[in-house]
Amino acid sequence: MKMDKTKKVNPLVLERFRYSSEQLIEKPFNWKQMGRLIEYLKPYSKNLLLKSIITVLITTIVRLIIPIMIGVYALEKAIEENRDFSMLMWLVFAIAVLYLISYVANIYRIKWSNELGQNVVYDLRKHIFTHVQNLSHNFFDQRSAGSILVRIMNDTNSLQDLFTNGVINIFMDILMLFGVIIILFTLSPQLMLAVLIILPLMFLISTKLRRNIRRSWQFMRLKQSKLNSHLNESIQGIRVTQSFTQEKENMAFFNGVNEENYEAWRNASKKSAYFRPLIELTNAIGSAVLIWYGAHLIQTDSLSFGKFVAFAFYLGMFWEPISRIGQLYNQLLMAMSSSERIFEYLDERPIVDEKQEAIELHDIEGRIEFKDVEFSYDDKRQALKGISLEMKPGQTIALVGHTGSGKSTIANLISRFYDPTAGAVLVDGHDLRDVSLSSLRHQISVVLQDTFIFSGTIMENIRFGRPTATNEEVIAAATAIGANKFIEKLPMGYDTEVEERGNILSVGERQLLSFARALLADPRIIILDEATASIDTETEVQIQKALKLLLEGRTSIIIAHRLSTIREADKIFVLEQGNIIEEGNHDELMLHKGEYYRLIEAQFKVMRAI
Ligand SMILES: Nc1ncnc2c1ncn2[C@@H]1O[C@H](COP(=O)(O)OP(=O)(O)OP(=O)(O)O)[C@@H](O)[C@H]1O
Repeated sequence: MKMDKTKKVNPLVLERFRYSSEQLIEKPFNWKQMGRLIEYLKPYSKNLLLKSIITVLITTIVRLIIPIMIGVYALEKAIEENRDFSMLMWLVFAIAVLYLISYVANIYRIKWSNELGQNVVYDLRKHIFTHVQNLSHNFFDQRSAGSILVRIMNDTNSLQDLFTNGVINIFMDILMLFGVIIILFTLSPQLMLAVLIILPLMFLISTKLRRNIRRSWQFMRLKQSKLNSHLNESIQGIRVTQSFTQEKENMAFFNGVNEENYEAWRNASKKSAYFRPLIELTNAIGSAVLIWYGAHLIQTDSLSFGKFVAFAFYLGMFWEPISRIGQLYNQLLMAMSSSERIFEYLDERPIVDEKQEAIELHDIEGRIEFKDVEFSYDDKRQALKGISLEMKPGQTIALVGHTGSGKSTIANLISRFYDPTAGAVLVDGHDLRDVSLSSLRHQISVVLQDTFIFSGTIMENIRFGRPTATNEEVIAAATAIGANKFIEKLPMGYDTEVEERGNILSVGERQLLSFARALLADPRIIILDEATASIDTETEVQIQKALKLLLEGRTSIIIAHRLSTIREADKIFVLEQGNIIEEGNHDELMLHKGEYYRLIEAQFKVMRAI
């Protein structure tokens, strides 16, 4: 197959894409971590785990007994020594029954151990998701959604094999290995020592070569995740790619990543191809030693033929657990890195913590105060530098200022997504650090510029504001806001399915939807990041009307971009580099002819120019 080479891609193009694919590396064995993982087995210790271990014991014991019955009893005692055919028939019958028992036990072993693995991974995934969902905003500021996704899905998946096969098989293998060694030495110590010659070779293959192969597959998976990330980003950003006519560059990069993936796959499969033949070769050497030396021992009457047959059976059973224990060891090292990453998330604590006896806020008035509030996201740059302000119940407050001046930060502190580094934020006189988070957030609705639309129907998306609302209440809220007009025109009305990013809805429609959502929640405080995108005049009028209704009687904090909204605000705070530099209503501030005056003048100039 002829393929484009990565070299052809312009290096600048390659630089454009950086994917932080997490390395699937191995970590040294760690008992503490293993202990934490084993905790997840505890709920199943009396049921699935116990049942799996019992089936493992049954299959192992049966497998250990059968060769003795064939070699020592059937061949040696019944045929060679006594020529007793009725004894032989009984033995054949007993062996058949034992095989049947082992067959049934094996079916249940596979069924129960699979169920065990699935259950443990289900619990683990649920645990991480619940935990991550309650973490504070700073956690999400520092990580991409993709990397969080990888931990919840891939890292838990990579533990699944350990819990499904590893844990159960280790019982079987250790038991089998000890049983087989004892039996082999009892049957013929000389023959046992002779065949042990191939043990080092076997060991080498099952650890070193296997590890090498597995690393190649890991590398391939890493390339595959890079390919996935690129595909994902390409599709998400397709509009930007097309509008900047970057399809060719994008394609070139894709070819590069695709080829890397192909090469990694070729390398891994080439190495894998050596594995089985090598194992077979080692087995063949073992068999040659067994037959050559075994025959010698039989000739010299040091070993009976029956025992020789039993020995051959057991020898087959000797390599199997050794090879599997080597594999499990590798699997454990892999699990160490996955579990380390999982536990790193699970050990993360929310920085905004709730006090044990947190006050429940009910029916608040909606008075908000900032007392000498300082705040920094990263302990390096101050986002707010000693802010003091008061918002009275029912007032509409506009926050204006240049980009990066701290407007969204003020909004974030009111919802207590972060705690101030100094000073205090109070709602109805309560320091937010003393109140329960859920009772506070029940009183607040945040309407963001870019409304997030969840996959589901329009009805479900509005109901997100208050999950207990009836269909009638949802429709009433949408009607009050004026969103019903566009909803009713949709093919299935309120039952129309919308996708994650709400692509079938226009910017204005999405805003109306988010207003309806907020109205349904009926909060005392509204935080609104006004959309900057310009929309047609008719929708604009509609939105202004909806906004008036939404803000009425509530304390409203608007990160305002539209002159009309700013004008109607009861109070305006002008921010600059984390400080409030002016406050008052529109007329007062215009008279003052300060920064606010200049901001408004600048906006007028832009509007006139348009
Ligand atoms: N999550 C974050 N981590 C680190 N720094 C942040 C974070 N969010 C904002 N900042 C920084 O804090 C400062 C204030 O940002 P903020 O988002 O409050 O500004 P803003 O006035 O709302 O700006 P805009 O109008 O552009 O939204 C800026 O310097 C910004 O770079």
